[in-house]
This record gives sequence, C-alpha cells and structure tokens, in this order.
Amino acid sequence: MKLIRGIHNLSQAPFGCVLTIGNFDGVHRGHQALLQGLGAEGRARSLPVVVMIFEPQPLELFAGQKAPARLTRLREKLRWLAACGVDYVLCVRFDRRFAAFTAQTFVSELLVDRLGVKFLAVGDDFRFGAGRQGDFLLLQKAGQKYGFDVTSTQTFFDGGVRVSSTAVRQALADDNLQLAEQLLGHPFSISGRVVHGDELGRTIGFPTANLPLRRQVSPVKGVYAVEVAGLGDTLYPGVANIGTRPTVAGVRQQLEVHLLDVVIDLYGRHIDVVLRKKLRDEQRFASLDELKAQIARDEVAAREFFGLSKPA
Ligand SMILES: Cc1cc2nc3c(=O)[nH]c(=O)nc-3n(C[C@H](O)[C@H](O)[C@H](O)COP(=O)(O)O)c2cc1C
Ligand SMILES: Nc1ncnc2c1ncn2[C@@H]1O[C@H](COP(=O)(O)OP(=O)(O)OP(=O)(O)O)[C@@H](O)[C@H]1O
Repeated sequence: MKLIRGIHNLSQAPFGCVLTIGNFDGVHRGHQALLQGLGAEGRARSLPVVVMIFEPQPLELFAGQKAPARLTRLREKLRWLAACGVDYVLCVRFDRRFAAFTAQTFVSELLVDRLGVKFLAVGDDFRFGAGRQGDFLLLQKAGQKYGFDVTSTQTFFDGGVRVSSTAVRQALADDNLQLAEQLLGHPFSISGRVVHGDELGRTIGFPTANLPLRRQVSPVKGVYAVEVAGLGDTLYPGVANIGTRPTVAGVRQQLEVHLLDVVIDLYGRHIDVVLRKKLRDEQRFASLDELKAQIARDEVAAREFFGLSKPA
C-alpha cells in the first residue's frame, strides 16, 4: 500500500481508480465490509483501490478538544487499511482552506481531474464540501456528468445496530471491551512509542513503560490487564494504567504498562498495548505505599485473568 500525503503530492497517485472517502477511525467491520466490496470492484475493473482520509479528522479541526476520542492514530489506521487490501491512501491535510472547497470543486477538481475516479462508494449519509452542502444526490448527478459510477454502501449491522466508530467509542466508554472488539473485528489497542517517565515506577517496585497520549484524548480510562505486541512474535502480558496519575500529581494523560515476569528495556520502541480486561478505575491514593499495594493487587488480578502464577 502506498501513502500519498497531501493533495500537492497527487502526481504520485494513479489516474483512474475506485474510491471511497471517510474518517475510517478504528477501521471497524462496517469499514472492512465496504473495503471488501470496493476491492472486488477494483479487481473487476482492473483499477487500484484508493481511500481518501483526512488528517486531522474534520471534527478535530472544527470541535478541537471537544472532538470525539480517536480510536486509531494515523499509523494504526494505515496498517489496518493495508490489511484490507487498499492500494493507495490519500491522506488529505484537513485545514480551513481545504474545508472551504465547495462540493462542486471537490468533485470536479479533485475526484475527476486529479484522481480520474471511475467508481465511488460512500454511505448514503455522506456529506462533504463547504457547509456540508455535498451529498449523495449531488455525487450521483456529478457521476452522470463526468462519467463515473456512484454507489451507496450497504450498511453493515451487528445485532441490529449499525457498526460505527461512534458505537465502538460507546462500547469502550461502557467498559464493554468484548463488544468493542466484536464491532472492530479486532481487539482494541493503543499504540505508541515508549518514552522516559519520571522513573518513580522503579522506586515503588513496578517499572513501567510510558506511552504519552499527547493531544489525543483516550477513549478509555483506568487499569487494564493487557498484552503488549510489537516486540517480535511474542505477546507479553502486563497491567496498565491509562490516566493522569492523580496520586503523583500527574497532569497529562498517559498510558503506563508494567510487564509481568519479564524485564525488557522498551525505551524508544513502538508497541501496541492490547486491552484485554478492565480491572478498575484510576484512583487518587493518600500515599505511594497505598498505590503500591493496589498495583500489587492489580497484578494479581491480571495474573488470574491470564492464568499465570507468580514466579518463585
Ligand atoms: C497497574 C497500574 C495501576 C496504576 N494505578 C494508578 C492509580 O490508580 N492512581 C494513580 O495515581 N496512579 C496509578 N498508577 C500510576 C503510578 O502512579 C505510576 O506508575 C508511578 O507514578 C510511576 O510513574 P513513572 O513510570 O512515570 O515513574 C498505576 C500504574 C500501574 C502500572
Ligand atoms: N456499518 C457500516 N456499513 C457500511 N458502511 C459504513 C458503515 N460504517 C461506515 N461506513 C462507511 O464508511 C465510510 C467511512 O465512514 P466514517 O469513518 O466516516 O464514518 P463511521 O464509521 O460511520 O463513523 P461515525 O460513527 O464517526 O459516523 C463512509 O462512506 C461510511 O458511510
């Protein structure tokens, strides 16, 4: 899969494609079903499959801090899109200038003149262009005018509910990891590069690897039994806290993971922390000793969950 960053790099894109457009946050089963159909269409037409995504996601520009929490960062989104057989991702920088494109300009200049779109699949609720003026009907009319086909994707349901990024966020907010995984079609994980922490963890006997969540608002909070992937073929069980660490007067949200039984220097490594079970909410403890005692109990709970006994 090839990534094209920004419309100024569109000369690297193929001319003539089957296309879809959206946020694809989480790359859930609805997205996967849509991409499967698009892949079949691409093969039938001998055309590459192109997905147009936006960075930041439009609501992150318009709503700022109030935007919904991200399920996947760009890096993970790209990994899942590649796994769905996408040939090219066009990642458009979503700024005020781009947002001001009228629906007509978006279609004629970008989709037709630059991408040579032959087939476009979008949901029937898809809106685009300045003031969200563009809709499915406008696309159909443009298709007739410029000679491309437009199709409304069949909605993918799970248990009578439309699978959506919003539904996954809700499942996570309800601590229903099982439902989130079912909607996503893969377990929910948080990824990032391990940075240096305050190194207080070692002094309390639980060394932790820290993943800053930066501007990202996490869709989950609390203490979890986790598995760490991205370190070769092995999954390492651990216990993690996602929060602000009120006991040590932390401010910024971060993920901290303590691996069970192994000591590996993770600084600088890119890891995926797969959330397996919520153990409790984050708390403010009166002392570090109390925090330490609680983390020891969290470790016991995680061991029980993974069926691991404490090594001698
Ligand atoms: C399993 C686990 C649970 C934790 N729970 C809490 C908590 O409930 N409240 C809190 O303030 N900090 C919690 N922490 C964070 C600790 O405060 C943190 O690990 C410690 O301050 C070390 O930070 P450092 O790695 O930046 O040095 C938890 C950490 C782990 C690994
Ligand atoms: N369950 C689904 N079935 C079929 N197509 C879907 C489904 N969910 C999303 N799509 C389509 O995938 C494309 C990208 O969707 P997008 O990520 O923007 O929205 P979403 O998953 O519905 O998220 P949100 O909850 O934020 O609305 C759109 O064309 C959308 O219509």
